[in-house]
Amino acid sequence: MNDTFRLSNGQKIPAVGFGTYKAADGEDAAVLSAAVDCGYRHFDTASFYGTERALGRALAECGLPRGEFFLTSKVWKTEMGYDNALRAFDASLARLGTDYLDLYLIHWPRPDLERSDWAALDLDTWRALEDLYEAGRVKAIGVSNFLPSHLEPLLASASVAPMVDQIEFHPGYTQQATLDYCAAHGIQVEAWSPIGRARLLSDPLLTEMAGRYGVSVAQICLRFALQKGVLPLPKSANPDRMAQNLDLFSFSLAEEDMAALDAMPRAGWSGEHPDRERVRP
Ligand SMILES: NC(=O)C1=CN([C@@H]2O[C@H](COP(=O)(O)OP(=O)(O)OC[C@H]3O[C@@H](n4cnc5c(N)ncnc54)[C@H](OP(=O)(O)O)[C@@H]3O)[C@@H](O)[C@H]2O)C=CC1
Ligand SMILES: O=C(O)C(=O)[C@@H](O)[C@H](O)C(=O)CO
Repeated sequence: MNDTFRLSNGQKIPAVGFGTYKAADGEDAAVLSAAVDCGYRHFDTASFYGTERALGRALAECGLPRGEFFLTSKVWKTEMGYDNALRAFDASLARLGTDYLDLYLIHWPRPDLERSDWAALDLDTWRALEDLYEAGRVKAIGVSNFLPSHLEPLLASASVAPMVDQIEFHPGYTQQATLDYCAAHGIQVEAWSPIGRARLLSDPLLTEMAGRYGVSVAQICLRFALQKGVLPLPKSANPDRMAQNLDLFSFSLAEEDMAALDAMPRAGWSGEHPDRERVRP
C-alpha cells in the first residue's frame, strides 16, 4: 500500500493527515510542531478550528519549505456564498502565512436548515472554490459532510467536480452509501474522527483484533480506513500516539477481519449529521 493517494486531478496527497481540531490553543504551536517533528506533512485545519495561526507558526518555525506540506482548510457555515467564501479563503491564507492551499473544502452542506435556498448557497460557494482553483490559488477543491443527496445537485452544475469528500468514518460508522457514490464519481473520501474521538478505544472486537495483530486499537481503526481506500485524519496531542498513528504500513488486516469491522454495529458515532441538528448518539 502506498503512503500517498492520488486525487482525480492528479494531485498527490499523503495517505495519513494530522487532524488539528482542538490540537492547539490560540497561537500555541507546540502540538503542531511535535506533529511536524514526528513526520506529519499533511495537516487538516479549518477557519472554525482556530488552529490556522498556530499551524502557520509551526510550519514557519520548522524551517522546511512550504512545498513539503499538504495543507487543507475549510469554509465554515457562516462564510458561505460566493463573496464570503473568497474573503474566508484570503483570511485562512493570512492566518496560515501561505499564498496557496493544497485543498479547500466546504465544511458542511446546507448550513442554514431554515433557508429554502440552501442548495443554491452550496452552489454559490462552490463557484468561489472553482474560481480559486482555476486561478491556481488552491491545488484541489472538495466538500465535507456531503451525502449523495448533496453531491448530486453539486455535480449536476459544477464545472469542476469535487476531488474530496471528508466525512465521519470509523469502524461502527462507515457511511457505505457515500463511499460507493464517491468511488463511482472519482471523489477521494477522507475520514474525520477515524478513531471515533477515542470512543472506540475499549471496544471488545477492536481490542481483540489489536491484541492479535500486536498493534493498538487506534492503528486497527486507521489501517481499516486505508484498506477501504479512505484517507484518515487522526488527531493526537501526544507524540507517542502521533507516531503510532503514522505507523500503519507494516501490517495489513486480513479479509475476514475487514469484513468483521465492516459489519460492526453502530459505535463511536459523534451524533452529528448534515441533515439534522446535532442528535445524541
Ligand atoms: N469535517 C468535519 O466536519 C470534521 C473534521 N474533523 C477532522 O478530523 C480530525 C480528527 O477527528 P477527531 O474528532 O479529533 O477524532 P479522532 O478520531 O482523531 O480521535 C481523537 C482522540 O483520540 C485520541 N487518540 C489519538 N490517537 C490515539 C492513539 N494512538 N491511542 C489512543 N488514543 C488516541 C486523542 O487523544 P490524545 O490527543 O490525548 O492522544 C483524542 O482524544 C479533526 O482534528 C479534524 O481535523 C473532525 C470532526 C469533524
Ligand atoms: O470539527 C469539525 O470539523 C466540525 O465540523 C464540528 O462540527 C465539530 O465536529 C464539533 O464537534 C462541533 O461541536
